Amino acid sequence: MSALQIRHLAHRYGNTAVLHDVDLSIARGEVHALVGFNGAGKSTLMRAALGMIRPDGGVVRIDGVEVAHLDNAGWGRVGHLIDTPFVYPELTVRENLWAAARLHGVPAAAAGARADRVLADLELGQWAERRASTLSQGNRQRVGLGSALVHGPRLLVLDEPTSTLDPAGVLLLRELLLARVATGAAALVSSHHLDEVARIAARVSVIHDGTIVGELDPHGVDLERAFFAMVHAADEEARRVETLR
Ligand SMILES: Nc1ncnc2c1ncn2[C@@H]1O[C@H](COP(=O)(O)OP(=O)(O)OP(=O)(O)O)[C@@H](O)[C@H]1O
Repeated sequence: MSALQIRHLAHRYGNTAVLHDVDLSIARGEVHALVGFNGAGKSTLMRAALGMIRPDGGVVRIDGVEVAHLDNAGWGRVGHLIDTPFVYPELTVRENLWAAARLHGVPAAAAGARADRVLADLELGQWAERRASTLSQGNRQRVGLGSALVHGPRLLVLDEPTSTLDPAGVLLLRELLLARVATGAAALVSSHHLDEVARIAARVSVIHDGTIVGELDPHGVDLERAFFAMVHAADEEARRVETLR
């Protein structure tokens, strides 16, 4: 059974269709990357996968359970970061991580140790007692990632997690993700950085105009060229179908 299974997902914003018949399976023990241009539909797909928006069609299952029916324990096994990292501005970094652990069901007796572990893992120690509102953007992103990881989730959904990280942060996140999936967790990660994706992902799905148009080989020689060839072929096919109408 997949950690995350998406079948025939469709969504419109008003009159604009942004996801068309999307199928995606995220297996345990691997990072699955989602790449595509700005506006391709990555965040919308992830929001629908996490039940943040109700799609117009299709079904999403986490550990075999439809998201609408997932209970607190089920959500406690999920960690996510979508768009701006969620932090409580008035709380310190350590308090934010502690709160995230508690909100994901970690018992009070264990939450402090979990927060400390994440402070070390993401090299946030020197900022531990700083209010989150005073952090730089990249460190806020680290706190958001820490909040997604602190409870030891079995499924991670991360939307452009490296967008504001410095190279040291990118490296730390890569190591953390690979360590997590080595324990059998699953991760869906969107990115614009094909070279970064190639280092962590076992599978790379390409989304274009709201459709999954294919998979790239992360070990392939020229990922960028393969990416552009794939989206170009999808555009050509769309034009061909349009002229037949
Ligand atoms: N709340 C909304 N209302 C209307 N349209 C929206 C809304 N959110 C997203 N869209 C549109 O849906 C399409 C897909 O957006 P989405 O944010 O999913 O793309 P993305 O692949 O995540 O892009 P990016 O790489 O820029 O983050 C875009 O055309 C976007 O303008």
